[in-house]
Amino acid sequence: MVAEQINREYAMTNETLQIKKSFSVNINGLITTQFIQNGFGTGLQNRKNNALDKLPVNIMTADQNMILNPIVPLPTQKRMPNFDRLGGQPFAHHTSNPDNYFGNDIDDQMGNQHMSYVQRRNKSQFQQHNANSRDQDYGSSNDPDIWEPPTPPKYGVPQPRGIMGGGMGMGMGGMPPGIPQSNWGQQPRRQPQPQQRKPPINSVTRPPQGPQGGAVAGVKNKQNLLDKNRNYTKPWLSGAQSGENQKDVKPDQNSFLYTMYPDGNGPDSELIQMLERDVIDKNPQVSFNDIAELDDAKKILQEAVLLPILMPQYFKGIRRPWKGVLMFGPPGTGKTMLAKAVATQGKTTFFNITSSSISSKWKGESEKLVRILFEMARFYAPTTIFMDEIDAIAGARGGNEHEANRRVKAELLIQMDGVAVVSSAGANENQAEGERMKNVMVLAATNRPWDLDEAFRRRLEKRIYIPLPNELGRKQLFEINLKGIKMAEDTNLDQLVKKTKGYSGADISNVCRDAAMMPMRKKILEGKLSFEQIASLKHDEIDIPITQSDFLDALKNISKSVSKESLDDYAKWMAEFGCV
Ligand SMILES: Nc1ncnc2c1ncn2[C@@H]1O[C@H](COP(=O)(O)OP(=O)(O)OP(=O)(O)O)[C@@H](O)[C@H]1O
Repeated sequence: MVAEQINREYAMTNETLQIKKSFSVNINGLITTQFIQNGFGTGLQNRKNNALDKLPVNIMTADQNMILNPIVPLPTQKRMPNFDRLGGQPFAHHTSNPDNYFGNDIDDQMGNQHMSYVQRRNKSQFQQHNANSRDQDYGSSNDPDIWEPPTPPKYGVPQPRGIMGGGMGMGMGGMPPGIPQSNWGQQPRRQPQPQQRKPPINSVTRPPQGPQGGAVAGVKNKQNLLDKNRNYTKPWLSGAQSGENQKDVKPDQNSFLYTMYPDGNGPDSELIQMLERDVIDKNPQVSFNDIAELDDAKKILQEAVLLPILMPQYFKGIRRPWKGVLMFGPPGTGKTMLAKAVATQGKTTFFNITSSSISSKWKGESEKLVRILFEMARFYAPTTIFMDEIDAIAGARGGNEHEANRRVKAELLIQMDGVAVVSSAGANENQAEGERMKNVMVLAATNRPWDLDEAFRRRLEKRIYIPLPNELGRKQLFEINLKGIKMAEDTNLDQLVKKTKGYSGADISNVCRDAAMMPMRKKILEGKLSFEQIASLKHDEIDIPITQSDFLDALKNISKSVSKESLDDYAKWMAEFGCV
């Protein structure tokens, strides 16, 4: 029955092609006739005879194959894009493979010859376009669908500072003490080819690699690398915090990069450098006293995040630390400040992660980046990992989502699970200090909690609402913002507090800033002084006390930024998913 249908379809196709031939001979006649006359058709004819008998339904129209001459057999290997998904052989081609659209080289001794000039040009342009965009996005040797795992150090056993835990991929056991347990030991599915990859902007060009992949560069290169890459002072690397002379301290000795790669150079050094540069803040310097009100949130964070860092022996078993804490609420209410205050008070290293820091130019490497990031967090432990706007990283997973995004999320979920395991594993009195060193806490913030993927919501076990400031909070916000600012006697903060109902902390900061500029603005508006003259005024001349009318003017300029409707949405979400 099926065979009959195939035969019928084949006959019909042949007939159509015969008709087309009468047209196509005029266009392609020269090439095809010559081609067959030269005997090139013979093998192909055999191939037709052999292949078509065995062939599954794989007959394509002339347009799809771009073959206009019916004498020439239909290319058995050319398939419509995604054909393989329908039950053919395993799908091996990326959908952007031009062969799927333009025919592969069927074997290219004939494929291209049967294309018109326009078809050949299109194929070539398409290939070029694909190559260019792939290079732009991933570097010339990277396939976005094939992730490189972190590359193990090539310099023997690193000397980690207090790393005991490992990535989840390896579990907890099996590695000698002192070696970071992680996915780093896994066999890479694809070896990185650093020589072919384009270095990202601002990155350091690697020195020539030795036969084992190790850098040939010596101490001099190491210093150059440092100089080029860290052209600004990092207090936490230079020992400024401990009051040591900056010049006497070699920053490389303490960093994760130089622990993994003693000369600062290795397959993942660019990723690590980027993380050290853009993500780590060892000295956030925000105190809880700088934050107005939010007493409930402060208490919860102290209990959920700070105490497990300070007394890990207590937080074990059923009292294990929370896997993560989510702060949600309107924008500008102090979520980031709270996270920084936690890090400051707990004397932890602060990792500030946004969706852009684990995507953008590192497209194609984000999954590995996440893994390295958590390795670094353990290295610099105790660490607070703060994921700002987590909805952008961990939004609900959908059918249309890119494979790369799904993998990043999966890796994040695995790592978040690992954090809780490492933090709570086997703590006892004697291990207290070691446990403290290992502690990594995950804090997240969002303005759109309803967009969060359920799996992330589950792992962010504490979910705290950070609301707009109430009267007391607004008064404290004015006081904090106006610290050290000269105020006229007529200023009435209570009136301002009433007038700023519905304003966020960030809105109130803006009001104070605007009011503080009013005296200078007035001078400009008076028109008596030019900009140059104003710029040359002494500080005392322009540092005029702010009056109540300055504040009222500022309030006219700055409206509240949060809508009533969104407040209702937060309240609803809190009622449904809140957990304090
Ligand atoms: N409770 C607060 N106490 C003191 N300052 C605050 C407070 N809330 C907001 N601010 C002010 O608003 C600014 C923004 O705060 P922050 O970045 O912490 O808000 P956020 O909630 O993280 O905002 P977003 O959700 O948009 O990231 C701060 O720099 C600070 O000036």
